[in-house]
Order: sequence, then structure tokens, then C-alpha cells
Amino acid sequence: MSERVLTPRNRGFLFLDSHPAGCRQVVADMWQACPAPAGVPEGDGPVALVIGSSAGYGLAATLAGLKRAGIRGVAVSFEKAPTARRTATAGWYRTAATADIARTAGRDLVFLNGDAFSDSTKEQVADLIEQRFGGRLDYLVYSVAAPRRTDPDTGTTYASVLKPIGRANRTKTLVFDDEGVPEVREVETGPAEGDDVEQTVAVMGGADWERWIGHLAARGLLADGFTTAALSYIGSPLTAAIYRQGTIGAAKAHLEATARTLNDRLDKTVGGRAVTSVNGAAVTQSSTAIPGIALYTGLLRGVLGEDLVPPIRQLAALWDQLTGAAPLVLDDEGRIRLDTFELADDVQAAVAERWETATTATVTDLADLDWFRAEVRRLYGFSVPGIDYTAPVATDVPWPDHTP
Ligand SMILES: NC(=O)c1ccc[n+]([C@@H]2O[C@H](COP(=O)([O-])OP(=O)(O)OC[C@H]3O[C@@H](n4cnc5c(N)ncnc54)[C@H](O)[C@@H]3O)[C@@H](O)[C@H]2O)c1
Repeated sequence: MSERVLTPRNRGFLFLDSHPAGCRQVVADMWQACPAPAGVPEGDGPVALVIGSSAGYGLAATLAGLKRAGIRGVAVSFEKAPTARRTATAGWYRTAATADIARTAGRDLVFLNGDAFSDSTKEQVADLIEQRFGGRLDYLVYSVAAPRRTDPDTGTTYASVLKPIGRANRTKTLVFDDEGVPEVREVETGPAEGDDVEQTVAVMGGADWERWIGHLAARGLLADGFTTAALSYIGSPLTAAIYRQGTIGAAKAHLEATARTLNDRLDKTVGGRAVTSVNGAAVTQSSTAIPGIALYTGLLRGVLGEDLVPPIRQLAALWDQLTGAAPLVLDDEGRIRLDTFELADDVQAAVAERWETATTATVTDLADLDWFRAEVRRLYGFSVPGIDYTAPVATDVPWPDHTP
């Protein structure tokens, strides 16, 4: 087994390596932070499929599903194996750690590494549900964030872009230099052109979610009362031009419209339900790529401190609503809202005030940059309390083995 001392090497918010022990600890900390339910679910537990299970909200969905709802089933993500020169991706190591937690909890959860957009992954999952999980799927949580999708029907590959619609957007944004010194800059992003909107909707809209459900329904694998949720975001007026009113926002609107169509169909066929869950801002590999979001999230944490609800606690609440352990509360557009801590008027007013005055000179006082920087590093398993980064670690961690 190759053991190495790993030091972080990064370009901006992207790191070349991931730390296996740090990633394992991140998962353990999330598991710990998920409140245990009053009555631990007994027996086999419901059968669930989580898509996008290795990072961010999908990882939170997997861990909270295990703890709050006692799920078993299948978790899908798309991660890179370790090589002689590079570590695995962080999601690979987090998956290995999540699998150990599932095993210890006595839950049969199969982790698949593959492209969720492909029909072959869908077939593999359907076979597993049919052969290993009694042929009935109770829950599907869809939490994929991806830059590209190939449509299996046409072979066309779509690429998503993060652009405003209609006109260019200038926004403040936060960057760090090689020494980690923060700078607040203005960046301009040109408006969507050509088929940018359609391309982004084709990747991040509801098409693949709908295809999954169509596939599983055609194989007769949806249990009575089958319930599915896809993750969405609305966010602040401060980021609206680039997010909710931008190309990605068009994709989210499509996802939310897909939920309504799916909901009607599921209601009629299996007495089931489809919803979107609107979640709060979180530091993830996907969110740090959006112009302005780093500054916004740092300021939000500056305002909220510990009241910024982490994904694991939001997803604990989501599972409770999906399973009926807590009442299902939907907004006027049929969405579960777990972002109220972020969008409360007083919180938004305070963030807006700080946003106005944020400059390179003032940002350290206005935003929680220590937290933000640590969150970014934790995405790769660095800056995790309790890890000895001077110790060599084995990087060739195997993908979980699921031989029954
Ligand atoms: N981060 C936020 O602030 C935030 C807020 C609200 C909602 N959301 C939503 O949550 C969802 C997940 O976003 P995130 O920020 O947690 O992303 P993330 O980058 O942390 O995780 C993305 C996940 O998708 C998986 N994935 C990517 N491409 C895949 C593919 N082709 N096949 C299978 N799996 C694939 C990755 O392996 C990973 O598990 C998105 O819908 C996003 O809009 C995010």
C-alpha cells in the first residue's frame, strides 16, 4: 500500500489531492452532527436511492437517510479512483467512509460509481433494486451537480454555463492569493448567448431526474407511496442576476416544473409524490464555482455564525418530512423550504449591508473568512480538526465491496 504525507496544493478553490483520513473524519463529523431520531427505526428500513451521494447535499442526504430513516438501497456518485500519481477524488474517500458507517449501522447500502446520466447506470441500479432490495423503491433523492450531460437518446453532450440572462452582470467576488490573503474584486460575466440557456437546462434541469423515474417505473420498481425529492436553490437578491435569474436559475425553474409533472404522474400511478427541496447556501465544490457566491456565503456566515444551518441538519429535516416523521410543509409552488434561515428578511438585510461595504480592506471583519477557507479545504479533507497532517496516509483506499 502506498503511503504518503499529503500537503494541500491548490489553484484557487480547486485542490489537486484529497486527504483520505481528513475526508473520513469529515464524514464522521457529519454523522455525529446529524441528530438521532427519538425512536431508532427498526428492521430493514425503507429502500432509497440517492443520486449524487458523495458530496455536499447528496452526502448529507445519504448520512441523514441512514440515521433518521434507517434507509437501505443504492447510492450513486461519479468519482475518480486513486492512481500512482494522484490521490482519489475526495468523494471516493468520503464514499468509503460512508459505506463503513452504513455497515456499522447494519444497513445494506450499495455504492455505485458511475455516470448517473447514462442508461447503463440506470439499468444497474434497477437490477439491484429488483434483485437485492425486494423490487420496491420507496424514496429517490436527486442531488447531482455536474458540468456536462450526454443525452442517451441522441448522444448529444450538453454543457452547463453560469451566466446572467439578458445582460452582463458585474458582481463583487472573493478570491484568495497563494498565501491565502483575501481580495474583493469586481468580475463581469457576459450574458448567455446562443443556446447557453437550453444547454444548462439540459444538464441541470429535470430531464435526467424524470428519466430515472421513467426507467424505474417501466421496470415496475416504484413502491406504493413512492416519494422523490430533487435539490434546488433560490438564494439572495444579491446573487439573483447570476443565479436564480441566470442560466442555472432557468435550470432550477425547469427542475421545479418537472417536479409538478412528476407529482401528478406519481399521484395517479402509485399514490406517490415528487417535490423539490430548496436548500440554503453551502460551501461545496459546485457552489464555489459560481461568481460572487464565495463572498456571499462568507458574509452570510459572518451574519449568522453558528445559526447557519449545515447541510446535514437541513437534510435531517428533509427526511423527516419525506417519511412523515414531521409534517410535510410546502410553499405556494409545492416546494419544501429548508432555506428560511438564509432568506429571512433581517438576515438578508444584514448581508446586503455588509455586501455594500465589503472591500479587500474590510472583508475580514465582515465575513467569516476563517470558516469559509476551512470549509473549502475540508472539501478535500484538509483543515479537519483531529487529523495529523504530518503522518503518512494510504491513498489507495478501495471502493466499497458489496458482495452480499
Ligand atoms: N451548494 C449549495 O449552496 C446548494 C444550495 C441549495 C441546493 N443545492 C443543490 O444541491 C444539489 C447538489 O449540489 P452540491 O452543491 O451538493 O454539489 P457537489 O458538487 O457537492 O456534489 C455533487 C454530487 O454529484 C455527483 N455527480 C456529479 N456528476 C455526476 C454524474 N454524472 N453521475 C453521478 N453523480 C454525479 C458527484 O459525485 C457528487 O456526489 C444541486 O442540485 C444543487 O443545486 C446546492
